[in-house]
Amino acid sequence: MTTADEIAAAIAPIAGRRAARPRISGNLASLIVDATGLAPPECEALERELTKVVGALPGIATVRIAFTTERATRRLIAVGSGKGGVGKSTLAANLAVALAGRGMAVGLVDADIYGPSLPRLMKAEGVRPTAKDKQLLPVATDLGVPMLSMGQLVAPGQAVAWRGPMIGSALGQLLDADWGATDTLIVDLPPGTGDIQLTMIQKYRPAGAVIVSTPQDLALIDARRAIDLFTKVQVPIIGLIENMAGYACPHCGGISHPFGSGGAEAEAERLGVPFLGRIPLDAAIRAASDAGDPPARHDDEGGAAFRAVADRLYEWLNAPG
Ligand SMILES: Nc1ncnc2c1ncn2[C@@H]1O[C@H](COP(=O)(O)OP(=O)(O)OP(=O)(O)O)[C@@H](O)[C@H]1O
Repeated sequence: MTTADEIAAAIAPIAGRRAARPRISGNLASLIVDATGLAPPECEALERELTKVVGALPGIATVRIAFTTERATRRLIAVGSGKGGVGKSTLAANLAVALAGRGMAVGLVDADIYGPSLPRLMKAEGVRPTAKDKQLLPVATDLGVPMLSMGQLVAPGQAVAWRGPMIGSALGQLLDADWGATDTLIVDLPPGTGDIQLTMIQKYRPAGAVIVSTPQDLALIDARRAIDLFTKVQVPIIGLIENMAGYACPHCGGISHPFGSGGAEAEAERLGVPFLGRIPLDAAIRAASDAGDPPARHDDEGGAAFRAVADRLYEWLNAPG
């Protein structure tokens, strides 16, 4: 009969410190092996070799091997909105850039199948991600934020006809990519509050959600729906951001309020969710965004507004407990 110590000695040259102490039950030997960092083919080779070596020991008829991996605890922060065009992608990109500017290891996932716009916002248009052992490698950007977008996986417009399971598996590829040291992923969700959003949120549970709205009533009704969607599945609402607030006329400097004023802050108070701040409606924000130059990097009013909102998110992410 072989003892557990003898099995441990036999596998030490193969598995090293990866193997826990073996267990024997009758003629069954059970091994637990840490596969962290091993690619699937390396894992298979290790399994074959361990089975051969241990199976050849006296009195062992069956070898059972369980692989474990130390899963990185990566937080997902969802950026959602009740309706399209309110600046959700703009916020997602700028929040990620501002958090990276504060030293966080943050990545960006564009799950917006209807209009993936993050590649343009992050100057990564037309760059296709590569894969290693069937795992996607995020695209590096000049902004210190690696990213992956549905728009990098499929031709424009193609994914719109997808059904839930296809979307789920595509999103899984983005989220389970080789994110390396990235510990926080900002996820730009599709606009709206339909089944797709619900499935995504349930399957890849975010640590918290940021909701973007314009100050106008209609957008706020939709924002309320978005908040309900997250609350229904107990995802904490980090807060509401008002985008496209007061418009500063580039000619006379006067402030006007094309989408109303203060609506989101009042709504946040009514709903009992934090108000994270407002971003002005500013032609310079649109121009910089279109040029793949996130305004959060700029030392102007728009940049300061994005950084102030990102600071609130930073506080939430780094709050003790
Ligand atoms: N504060 C702002 N000032 C000026 N333009 C803005 C501002 N926020 C966003 N925009 C512009 O509005 C347009 C829509 O923004 P964005 O793509 O971020 O919206 P969205 O909510 O993600 O839309 P969708 O999800 O429907 O694609 C873009 O052209 C963007 O540059």
